[in-house]
Amino acid sequence: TPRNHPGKQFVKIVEVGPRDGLQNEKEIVPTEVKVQLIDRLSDTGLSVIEATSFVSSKWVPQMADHTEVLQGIRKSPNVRYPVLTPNMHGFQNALAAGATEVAVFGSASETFSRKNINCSIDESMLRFEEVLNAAKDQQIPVRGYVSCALGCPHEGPIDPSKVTEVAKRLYEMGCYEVSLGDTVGVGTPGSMAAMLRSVTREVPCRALAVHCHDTYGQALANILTALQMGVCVVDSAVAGLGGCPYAQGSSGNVSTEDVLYMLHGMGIQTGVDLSKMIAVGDFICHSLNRKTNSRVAQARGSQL
Ligand SMILES: CC(C)(COP(=O)([O-])OP(=O)([O-])OC[C@H]1O[C@@H](n2cnc3c(N)ncnc32)[C@H](O)[C@@H]1OP(=O)([O-])[O-])[C@@H](O)C(=O)NCCC(=O)NCCSC(=O)C[C@@](C)(O)CC(=O)[O-]
Repeated sequence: TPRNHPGKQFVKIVEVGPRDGLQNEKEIVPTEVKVQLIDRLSDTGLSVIEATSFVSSKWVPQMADHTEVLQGIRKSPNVRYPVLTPNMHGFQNALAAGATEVAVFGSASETFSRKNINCSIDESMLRFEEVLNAAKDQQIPVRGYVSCALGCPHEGPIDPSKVTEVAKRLYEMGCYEVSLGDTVGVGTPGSMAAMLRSVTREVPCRALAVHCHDTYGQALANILTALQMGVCVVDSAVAGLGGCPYAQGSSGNVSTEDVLYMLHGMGIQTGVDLSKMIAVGDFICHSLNRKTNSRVAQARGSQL
């Protein structure tokens, strides 16, 4: 955060590629590839890498190897490795696997909440409260997500007041940071600004992150808008991997390479090495036999 870097503008990148990026891959990605991806990401200067999720393997088969992944990675002392936990069942499994940080994920859309975690928003808050209480006892930091912050694949536009209500509940429950997710990537700088104006009336800006998908090509513009409004934590995925299994049509997360290029070009520090990140993107794209979604990686590749 800026407090740790006096006099310099600093943005924290939360790398979500190994979780949000891979969870939607149709072919099961070998555990060894996931472990290598995280280990390589650990050498780029990142301070947070979301490693996996402790969800039901019936719902998200790609994350069934969560324990093996978390136990297989080389844990760098400079990196935190949060994992998703939708309920106490997931939290206990995560703890047993050695997790030291978790994230709960709620939604600003009632329909999406039911389709994603099989319960209403109110029910989800009760489950999260249990997780947060247990986490507090164990001194485990908890991050919170609000999905559908700029629109829902089922309900369309979402009122900023609903996003604010859910974000506030998560923050007051004890989430140290609340990540506002444009799950389907439909937002624009206009809707991002309107949503943030509302949320920041209730939750301090320093406790907010933005989590943009790039379906409509608006992600960088939306992130820039959030930065200009004081947000200093950005979620992104190497090579722009991703898409939510319960949000049809949603494309990948904004690519970490493109976010780094923009931030560094603005003189903002991230602590992350862009060239190393591009190399990690090459590794995972080669392993998955797919083209990168990062425009920066494409441009750099074409110069070779
Ligand atoms: C939440 C549940 C588990 C509820 O699923 P459910 O079926 O309602 O759960 P249940 O409590 O009724 O239990 C049914 C069975 O699941 C088991 N179970 C219960 N909990 C767990 C658990 N944690 N891990 C493993 N197993 C679990 C439980 O033990 C039981 O097993 P059985 O007795 O039938 O053998 C399910 O809906 C689920 O796993 N959903 C996951 C959805 C998901 O991972 N979505 C993607 C992540 S969210 C996202 O991508 C958005 C985000 C965060 O990136 C932000 C953005 O982009 O905007």
